[in-house]
Amino acid sequence: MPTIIMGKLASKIDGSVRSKAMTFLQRLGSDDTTPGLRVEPIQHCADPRVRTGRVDGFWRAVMFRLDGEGETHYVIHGIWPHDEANAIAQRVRLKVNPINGLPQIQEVAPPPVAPVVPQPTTPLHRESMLVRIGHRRADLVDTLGLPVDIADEAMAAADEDSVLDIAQRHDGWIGSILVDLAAGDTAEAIADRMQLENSPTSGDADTDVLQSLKRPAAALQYAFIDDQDELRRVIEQGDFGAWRVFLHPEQRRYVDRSYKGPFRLSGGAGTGKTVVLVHRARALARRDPTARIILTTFTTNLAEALGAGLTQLDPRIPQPKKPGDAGVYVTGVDALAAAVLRSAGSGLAAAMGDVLGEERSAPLARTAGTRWRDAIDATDTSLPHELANETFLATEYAHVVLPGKIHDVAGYLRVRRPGRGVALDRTKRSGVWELIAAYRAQSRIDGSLDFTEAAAVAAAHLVRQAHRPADHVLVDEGQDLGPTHWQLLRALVGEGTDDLFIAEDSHQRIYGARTVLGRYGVAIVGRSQRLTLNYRTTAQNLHYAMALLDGGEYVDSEDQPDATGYRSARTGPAPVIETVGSITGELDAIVRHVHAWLADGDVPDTVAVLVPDRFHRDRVVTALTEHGIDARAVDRDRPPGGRVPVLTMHRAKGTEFSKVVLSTGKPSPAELERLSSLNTSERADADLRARSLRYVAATRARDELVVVSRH
Ligand SMILES: Nc1ncnc2c1ncn2[C@@H]1O[C@H](COP(=O)(O)OP(=O)(O)OP(=O)(O)O)[C@@H](O)[C@H]1O
Repeated sequence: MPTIIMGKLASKIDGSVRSKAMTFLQRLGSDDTTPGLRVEPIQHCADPRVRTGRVDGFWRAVMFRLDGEGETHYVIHGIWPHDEANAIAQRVRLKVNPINGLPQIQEVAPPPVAPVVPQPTTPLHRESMLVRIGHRRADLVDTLGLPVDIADEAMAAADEDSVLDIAQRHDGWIGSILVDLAAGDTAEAIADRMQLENSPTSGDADTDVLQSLKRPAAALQYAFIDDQDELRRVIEQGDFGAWRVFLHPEQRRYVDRSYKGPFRLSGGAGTGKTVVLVHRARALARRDPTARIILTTFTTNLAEALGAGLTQLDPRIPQPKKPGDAGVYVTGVDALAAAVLRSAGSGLAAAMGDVLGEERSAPLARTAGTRWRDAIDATDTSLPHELANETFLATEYAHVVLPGKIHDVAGYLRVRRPGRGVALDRTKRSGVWELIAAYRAQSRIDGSLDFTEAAAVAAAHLVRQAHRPADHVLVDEGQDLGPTHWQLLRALVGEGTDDLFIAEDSHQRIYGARTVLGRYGVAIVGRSQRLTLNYRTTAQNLHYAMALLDGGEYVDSEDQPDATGYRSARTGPAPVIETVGSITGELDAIVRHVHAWLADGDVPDTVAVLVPDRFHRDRVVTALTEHGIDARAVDRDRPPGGRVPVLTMHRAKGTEFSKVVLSTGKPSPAELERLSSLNTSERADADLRARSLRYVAATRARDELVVVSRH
């Protein structure tokens, strides 16, 4: 049976021909001699391997037939109307690039139907962007293997945007190399990242081409299709499903490689961290179908999206409903703690004793969110306001008391408090403990555990067991997890190969305080890498979003300053920034932009409005509805189909839309009061989180971003 190798261009089939293309390719994959497929060579063609096939009376597929490794392969180049297909088939040639060993399609004559290529207006001299940063034409041609015409065009481009424009016209490794060049990388760094082969000895025989199609960088453009289901998914998803099929060699490396202990993958928003995690979960499950894999993240919403992504990628991978079963258990980290507590039944007394020094009667119930406030109100404390507040106490409890398993004031007086920013003398420590004791006393009454306690107790329970319920744990949004979450994750899986794989972006920390993993038993040392290519956001939107982070000091979970530099493969219009004087002005601007996009034909659910809080959200929904726009507030549920979603910036984490209006609003008086009560280091951290929140929100827009802010 022939093997189908799908080219990225071919996966972008016109919607009207998808189902026929599917039938054609299915039949081709079963038997290429089936009458009616009319798989035929073409006369006077540049490549004797080229074939056309009949999709229907109008459409033809253009393919290359390769015979090697004991079977026939068809590389699907694309599907075009009959005459166009014949013309393309005559002039294309599939060869191995002699410099980098990658597959390359050459055209022997200029394509009559290709997009118009703007001729470089800048002659090759000092004004060329690539010349300015020290590149020579020889680097592009002889080191990286770029075709001469493309290298010349790139060398003549005046600035980064012009190089990116050229990159956008080329799928696969050529586009990827151009993006890296535009970002200022050296040819050597690019060759290394793309895993280019320096001294390929291969020729252009069928087996050589097949080998080249299997090289890591070829996966940017070509996918070997395993079976009919895979074929259907590639065709149905078209370009939107590209992430599932065409991985960057850098991404592929993190999917397949084994690590001798916890591994951390960082990268800015949209660099494909989640994509890597989902692929890696599948790869681990395929490697060992009995493996118990946990894929987790901060919230239930994000976990649902991960589960849906895994189903989309491969519906055959089992997704069990509880930890400990074979397959990939996908869940939010607090739900994971609850699942561990549930599985323990009545056997939690010892674990609660370890963590709290006491038992709770209802460990599956969660403590009310107002309890710190109640404990402060009920205690006649002499502590200054900057210590006797919910933010300080909850953080102190989650970062010092619980992970340290402190049971009493004597323990608290002795404990080290690394990274807490505020020094506490003996009197202050006693005062803080008094409030913690009041908090615990109130929880004793209803018997509940709060979320951080639940994770700590679940971890302590697992540590007491002889067996670990997981073989691999994969974590997304690692920057938002707290110390007891890490204790739990560490306790779920024994130390060893591929135990923990963590994706994180310190610039997107929007929930708790910063956590240094090494303090909670997760030793990354030396196993940490960064993704640098943004797939989601245009370069223009990315510049805007990154500028929001300027001046903030971001430190990653290994306590190292985090880099911000990364690049985008796409270009688009500059973000529109509008400043208004009132909430009415804000609502008007939002309605105007959304209205204009919809009038232009944008699909409602690809256009979103992001706002600071629920109050704003509901006002925006009302304003849009009053103007005849079908909008819907998104809370715990998924963004609705067919309506404009309105989300808080927090809820927008992990989502993406084509066009976004971001309304930054103004902090409420209550929020301003809360911030003013914080100590200096906590206020600085709150400022970092506020910037991060805007960064998260601004990076949700794939194509266009409008920012509406208040004076
Ligand atoms: N190899 C790829 N080919 C095409 N698209 C890709 C590829 N990798 C990622 N993408 C797309 O880029 C976008 C961002 O990917 P993803 O959500 O994995 O990034 P992320 O780093 O987790 O982002 P964030 O931190 O903002 O949540 C998605 O639309 C994804 O489909």
